Amino acid sequence: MSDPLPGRGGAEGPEPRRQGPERLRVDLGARSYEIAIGPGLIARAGAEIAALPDAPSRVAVVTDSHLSDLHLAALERSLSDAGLAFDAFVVPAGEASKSFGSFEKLCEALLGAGLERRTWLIALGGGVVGDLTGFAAAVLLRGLNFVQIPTSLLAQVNSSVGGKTGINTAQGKNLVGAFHQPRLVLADSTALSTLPRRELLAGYAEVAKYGALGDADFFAWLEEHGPHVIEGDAAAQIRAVATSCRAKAAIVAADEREGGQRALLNLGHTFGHALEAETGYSAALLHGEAIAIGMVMAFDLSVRLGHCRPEEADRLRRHLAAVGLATDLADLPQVDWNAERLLRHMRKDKKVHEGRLTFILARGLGQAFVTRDVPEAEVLALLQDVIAASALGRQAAG
Ligand SMILES: NC(=O)c1ccc[n+]([C@@H]2O[C@H](COP(=O)([O-])OP(=O)(O)OC[C@H]3O[C@@H](n4cnc5c(N)ncnc54)[C@H](O)[C@@H]3O)[C@@H](O)[C@H]2O)c1
Ligand SMILES: O=C(O)C(=O)C[C@@H](O)[C@H](O)[C@H](O)COP(=O)(O)O
Ligand SMILES: [Zn+2]
Repeated sequence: MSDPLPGRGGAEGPEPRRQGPERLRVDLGARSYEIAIGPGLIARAGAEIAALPDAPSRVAVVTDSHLSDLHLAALERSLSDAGLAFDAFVVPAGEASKSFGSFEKLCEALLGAGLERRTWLIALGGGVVGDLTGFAAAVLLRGLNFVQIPTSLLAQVNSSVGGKTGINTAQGKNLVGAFHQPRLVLADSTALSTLPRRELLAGYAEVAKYGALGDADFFAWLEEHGPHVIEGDAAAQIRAVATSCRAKAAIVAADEREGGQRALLNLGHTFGHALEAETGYSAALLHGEAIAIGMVMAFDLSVRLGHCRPEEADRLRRHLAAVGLATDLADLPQVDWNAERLLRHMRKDKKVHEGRLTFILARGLGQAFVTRDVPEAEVLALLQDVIAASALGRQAAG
């Protein structure tokens, strides 16, 4: 990842005067691309796409049933204004659309509409639409260009960048997919104004992740300004999105296919994906909500293994709770948690290596590391203790 383009501000120092969107670059050689962050980008998307060197004359927009009522019309207007022909495809909102069934329907619909190799796909939506559309782009006609227009906080700070695409299976989360980079990412900050608060909070968990895994100064900034991000302060949101994207782009540029350090971005995910599997990828537990709890578990495990001071884990838990995120299983609607079952889900994780689980642990806030040196008995003990504590918490609450 290069420095911000000349004249654009970073996360540090005084706020830059904003003349246009903040522009970052993901440096991946011939597959490099730009991330633009700022207001009004959906309304300018047509012009942004048309300005790319090998711009298409036709695009297919994929969105979900919430976004189709909120932001699709503005995108369609901008495509028309830029002279781009388009079709639109709407999938049901929610994690269930990251499934074989939805993927098949989407591919059939796209092919049925006369997709060609020169057609670009556009993902307008959250991480679900982005992951699903990106995967379709990776495999349809053996590979199409696609553009990410992320509309949830989670998608703007994370899923739209880095090229991980895919769907869930009965065996686990994101188990079928491909690395396929977008050609452009347009993160329109005004879109966040229609995002429900619960979704904003879930996305915030992935913002805090960047501080927790590698940037203690950003974490400290979030402790002060996180509430502004949640309350909808546009400047705070843009800064949080830009800092997150810069961190992710740097990691992806160094290790695109997760041979090593990219796994840091999985902080909280070994636990979190197991929690999502156990709740059936349903609205009972959103991805970001699972990751908030998963990060706390990863820090608690780090403390138990002697890597991290308890004060650091407490600080993470306090901050997530302060913005309104659940940090413990006891905070969730009742689920019949079972430690062995959670461990079985974790054994399906893509990071499993020669039968050993991989964890992202931490020496403190901003100091995460990747390790396979974690006895399963310790993980099981942690899960059993967390589940017992959540049962006690529930009893005490009556
Ligand atoms: N590819 C990656 O690197 C990566 C990274 C993180 C997460 N993910 C995946 O992303 C998914 C979660 O993404 P998500 O949290 O965006 O979920 P999502 O796509 O389901 O979006 C959340 C909800 O918010 C709605 N929504 C989105 N933008 C809106 C807006 N501007 N206004 C009103 N409503 C809006 C959606 O319709 C949906 O109901 C998970 O499947 C997760 O595994 C992928
Ligand atoms: O981009 C990455 O790399 C990440 O790990 C980002 C995660 O936040 C994201 O949830 C990702 O989809 C998880 O990937 P997986 O390989 O664990 O399925
Ligand atoms: Zn994630």
